[in-house]
Amino acid sequence: MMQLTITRPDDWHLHLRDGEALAAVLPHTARQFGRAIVMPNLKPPVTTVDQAAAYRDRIVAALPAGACFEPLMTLYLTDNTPPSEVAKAAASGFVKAVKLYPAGATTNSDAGLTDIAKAYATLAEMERVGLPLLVHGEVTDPAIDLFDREKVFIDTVLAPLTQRFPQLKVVMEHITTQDAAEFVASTPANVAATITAHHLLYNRNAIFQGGVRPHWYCLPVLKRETHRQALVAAAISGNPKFFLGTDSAPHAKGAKEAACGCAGCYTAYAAIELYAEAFEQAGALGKLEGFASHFGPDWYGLPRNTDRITLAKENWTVPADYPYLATDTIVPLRAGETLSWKML
Ligand SMILES: NC(=O)N[C@@H](CC(=O)O)C(=O)O
Ligand SMILES: [Zn+2]
Ligand SMILES: [Zn+2]
Repeated sequence: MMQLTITRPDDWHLHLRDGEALAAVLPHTARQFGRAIVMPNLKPPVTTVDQAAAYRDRIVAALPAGACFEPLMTLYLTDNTPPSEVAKAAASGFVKAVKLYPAGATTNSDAGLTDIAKAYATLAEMERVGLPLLVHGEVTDPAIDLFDREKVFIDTVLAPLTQRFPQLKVVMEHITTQDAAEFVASTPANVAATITAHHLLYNRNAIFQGGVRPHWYCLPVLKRETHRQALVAAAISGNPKFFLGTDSAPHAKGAKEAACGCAGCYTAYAAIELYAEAFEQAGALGKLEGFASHFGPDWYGLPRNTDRITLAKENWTVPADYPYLATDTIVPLRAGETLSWKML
């Protein structure tokens, strides 16, 4: 049987939620990854170092016995995040970044930034202390076509931001377009990007295959095939500015299969397998380890993991759902379909 052994990967963009949802999804991530950057878009959001410490404690308490997994925490940037909180975050040792959600751009982003200028003093402090800014890169103007919102964000917000704060460490999260891949590639080393497995595997046709497929709906929404190909090219390029971030975003089955379904794909149950499939399809399995296990920690200035994981080329059928809440299950991306890689 064909096998692939790589340094244990990390997930540089993950939603773990809280309470019973956290307990349900955390074992999936903790089995595969050594660390994960945990998104702060809880209700209410994680805006202070004290809240991040408490959330971190709840995550650690929810870990399965014997798990060796380190949650890397983030703060949710609001119009009122003071520069003093940045200094506190940098000193904490466990807060690794600050997350910018444009207000209203995605799930639980109501408390997000209404105007980038409101954060200038805070961003200046982040640039000074070297605390990275993670960005959900979409404008929210309803007049802008949904499929153009990432490009318009780059042109109107991100490019000017990197000019104003040239030393600021920035990760453009879950990039979905050729424009984003080209922009990130054109910037200095302090600007990087994460790419999800689903944006490497699918284009927007997947959302409409034979009918509306809510489990393929996420934000930023899947784009056309040319963009998917550009993302694959970036992921397999060996350029260390591009690294793994699943954006696994759990929502209960009833919240997805609804008249107004939530955005987010649940991929944590087989994250590394989905990436392996994408890299294999591109004829670039040999590039998976750098993307999944080396470039992320290198960029964050953290040590690489020292243990390894092994994947086997082996077909298995994804369950129709997994336990999630007492009242509802969660439907994984690819439910009922066959995956061809399996982590041992
Ligand atoms: N990606 C998504 O579609 N949803 C994420 C939020 C986000 O990462 O934008 C979520 O929290 O559900
Ligand atoms: Zn996002
Ligand atoms: Zn996300």
